[in-house]
Amino acid sequence: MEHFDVCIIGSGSGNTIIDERFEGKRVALVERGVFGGTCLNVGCIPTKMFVLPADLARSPEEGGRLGVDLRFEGVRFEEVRDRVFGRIDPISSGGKQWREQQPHVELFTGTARFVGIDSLEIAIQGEDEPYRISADQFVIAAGSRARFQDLPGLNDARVAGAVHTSDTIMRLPSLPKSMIIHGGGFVAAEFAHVFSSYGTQVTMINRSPRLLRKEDEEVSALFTRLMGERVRLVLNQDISAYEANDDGTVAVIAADENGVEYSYEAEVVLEATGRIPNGDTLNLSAAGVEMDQDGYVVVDAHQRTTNDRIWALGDVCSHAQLKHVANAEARTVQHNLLHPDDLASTDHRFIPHAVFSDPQVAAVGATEQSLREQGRRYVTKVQRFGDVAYGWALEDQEHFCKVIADPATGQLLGAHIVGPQASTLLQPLVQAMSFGLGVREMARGQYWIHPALTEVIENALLGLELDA
Ligand SMILES: Cc1cc2nc3c(=O)[nH]c(=O)nc-3n(C[C@H](O)[C@H](O)[C@H](O)COP(=O)(O)OP(=O)(O)OC[C@H]3O[C@@H](n4cnc5c(N)ncnc54)[C@H](O)[C@@H]3O)c2cc1C
Ligand SMILES: NC(=O)c1ccc[n+]([C@@H]2O[C@H](COP(=O)([O-])OP(=O)(O)OC[C@H]3O[C@@H](n4cnc5c(N)ncnc54)[C@H](O)[C@@H]3O)[C@@H](O)[C@H]2O)c1
Repeated sequence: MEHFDVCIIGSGSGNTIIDERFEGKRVALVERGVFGGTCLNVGCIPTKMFVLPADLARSPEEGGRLGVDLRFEGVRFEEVRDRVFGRIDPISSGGKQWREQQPHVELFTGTARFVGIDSLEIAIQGEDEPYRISADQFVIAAGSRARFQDLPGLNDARVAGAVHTSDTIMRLPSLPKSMIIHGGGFVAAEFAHVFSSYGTQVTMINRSPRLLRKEDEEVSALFTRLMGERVRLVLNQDISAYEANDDGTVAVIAADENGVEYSYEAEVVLEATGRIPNGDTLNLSAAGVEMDQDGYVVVDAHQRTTNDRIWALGDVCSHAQLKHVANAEARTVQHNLLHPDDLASTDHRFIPHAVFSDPQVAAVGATEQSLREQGRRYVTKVQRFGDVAYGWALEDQEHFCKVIADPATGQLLGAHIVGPQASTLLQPLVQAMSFGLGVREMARGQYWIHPALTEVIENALLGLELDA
């Protein structure tokens, strides 16, 4: 059995661990799919490259409000798709070639599973017999996969090519005339924006009454209303069966809370009901690695699993399922592999997220509803974009920033933004929370460029009514 110093399962964030400091070690990297993982190949990067053309496609609507006449003449979908993947695919294959030529790294293209506390079996593509390796230390960076519900007809419709996940929807041969999106979370919100802007008739079917329901309730309510003006929004219904039609389209049956059934048809369905961490595919019990009740690998603050020679990072262990979290955890694991006597921890206190839809949504920290549930005292200020100078230029009617603070300490507890540039506007608030900057000091201890949209943040902070 070949022995390594370190074995990393998964070439997404796991691949970032191997830098020049590992040149004196023998490193095995195992990847069963496309090199580079979710973010590069089917996640953050291509989706945002699809979102920007969608934002542009909506500019005639914006322009019209501001007195500029623009005409939308269509999106050249095949050209967008080929441009995006023409850029990304070579980065993936180049990254793979780079690793393959490194003398201290052995890249295995196959599927790993544990067979002991320090050994793996790798089913290598194209080979009959699995390969076995052992290592002093392992890193589980195996990510997550899109969920498929176990529903009648789903498999047949999937085989017929009518049901997709985020893995395949961006590589469709042409722009579909119609699409059903199942779910109301991040993936659903972003692709509803993309495809409806490109010209596809989108129907969103969501079992709960609001889209982005984990967001602050006012943000979620506004987002749901605005998205409902752009797509056919079916709320409080869930899909119970699929049927592939002879003409290649698909029919879905959805039922409401009273069991009344409705039927919807489209050229394609996008399943967007969450992602399952991949720990369940790794035979972790053989290695003494535990998972929690939701299927995430259990780790301590140092990213160490219940086997102290095995580390984990990213979607396989992190409920946040975000790339910046996976990257931070990869840095922790990297440090801990190199400095076993001086272990680092990952700071999970203030994890921001953004949904790149239209409107954009971005948030960090507590929601009002979570603070109410905790019975915690807080003050809040909702600052409308339309009430600052740049918001006048935008003729903004709807969007806002909500900040939530502890009235006694003046520390921010949460921030929620829905509107243009939300993902960028949020960052100073993340910084304030991370470094313990009080809202008064933050608002008045620096200049805010006038009349930039950041004045939304300044005014939100100034509007908080603190105890003293
Ligand atoms: C459509 C979409 C858009 C997203 N957009 C954003 C965004 O804008 N911002 C953001 O922060 N996050 C976004 N995310 C989430 C982000 O992509 C993930 O959180 C991140 O990529 C997880 O990284 P990871 O290293 O944990 O896993 P991955 O990058 O998924 O890497 C895991 C790798 O392990 C491999 N693997 C799994 N099992 C095995 C095995 N048994 N043997 C060998 N190899 C195996 C997989 O093939 C995969 O390549 C998005 C996700 C999706 C799906
Ligand atoms: N901009 C970003 O950062 C970004 C973008 C896309 C994806 N992601 C990551 O990928 C993850 C997966 O995205 P997602 O949108 O698939 O998941 P999600 O958890 O955001 O949303 C899942 C949706 O499916 C619904 N749902 C769950 N189970 C269901 C069931 N059994 N039947 C019907 N509906 C059900 C939920 O109510 C929710 O509306 C996200 O958690 C996020 O961390 C991030």
